[in-house]
Amino acid sequence: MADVVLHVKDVFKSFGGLRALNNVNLAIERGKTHAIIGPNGAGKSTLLNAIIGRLVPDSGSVTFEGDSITGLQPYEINQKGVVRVFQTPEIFPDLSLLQNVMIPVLAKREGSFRFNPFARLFEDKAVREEAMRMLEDVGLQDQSHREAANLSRGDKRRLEMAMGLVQRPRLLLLDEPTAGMSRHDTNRTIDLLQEVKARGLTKVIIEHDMHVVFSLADRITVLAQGTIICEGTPDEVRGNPKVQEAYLGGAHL
Ligand SMILES: Nc1ncnc2c1ncn2[C@@H]1O[C@H](COP(=O)(O)OP(=O)(O)OP(=O)(O)O)[C@@H](O)[C@H]1O
Repeated sequence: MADVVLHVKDVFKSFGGLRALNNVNLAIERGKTHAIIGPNGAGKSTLLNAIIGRLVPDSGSVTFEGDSITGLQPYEINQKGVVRVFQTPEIFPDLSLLQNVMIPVLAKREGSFRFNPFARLFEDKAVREEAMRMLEDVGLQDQSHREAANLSRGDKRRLEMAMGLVQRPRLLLLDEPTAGMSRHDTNRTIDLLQEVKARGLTKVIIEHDMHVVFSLADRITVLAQGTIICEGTPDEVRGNPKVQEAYLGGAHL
């Protein structure tokens, strides 16, 4: 049987009269990159928010590594190793790249903030080294002392990725990683995500750019109006007429 890391089971969520998730079932397999796609308003963000605890389903359950996480607070789910990156710019623009990556390293070390956090914050040698190694991993080591505000969009994504990866996620949720990017930056981000994929990390990706989806996904789930209309390999999804109809009004994926 497949090794399932995250299970979404029979999830419903309505906003007033609008059913945003309608009996959604999802199984994310270990080590796989699983894309969730669908037209605007399909329910993708609602589903992601149900996974990370930003909203609670009306009914149904979410299970991570065999434990129910339904109804837990976002920070509790994050502590279990479910990490989301990219939804909003989550970097600290006035800090250097190195300091940005040091913050999640410190945050995951319980007790680090106990004494006068700001004096100690960026002086801890071990924390600096861990953050620096992560910057090397994403190719930003030469810019570690730059202010984060001055980065290109593509490099900001690399920095956010470093801040996510340094938390040692067991499940990484990528929320529109290439939104608003140039083709050049999109391609650099695909390269970065492919490098991460090679490490075997389990990932869920929400993305509108089909080039990105088909470059990275092992499996794809298609949502339309809150309902899953198809789930399969990229080839199965690409060839499914229901998907072409619902997702792009008959255009070819
Ligand atoms: N907090 C909310 N209150 C009311 N309606 C909401 C709320 N959040 C989402 N919706 C509605 O639920 C439906 C699903 O929205 P959702 O944002 O999950 O879709 P999406 O697939 O992520 O869309 P997009 O690709 O445009 O981001 C939409 O009709 C949206 O207007």
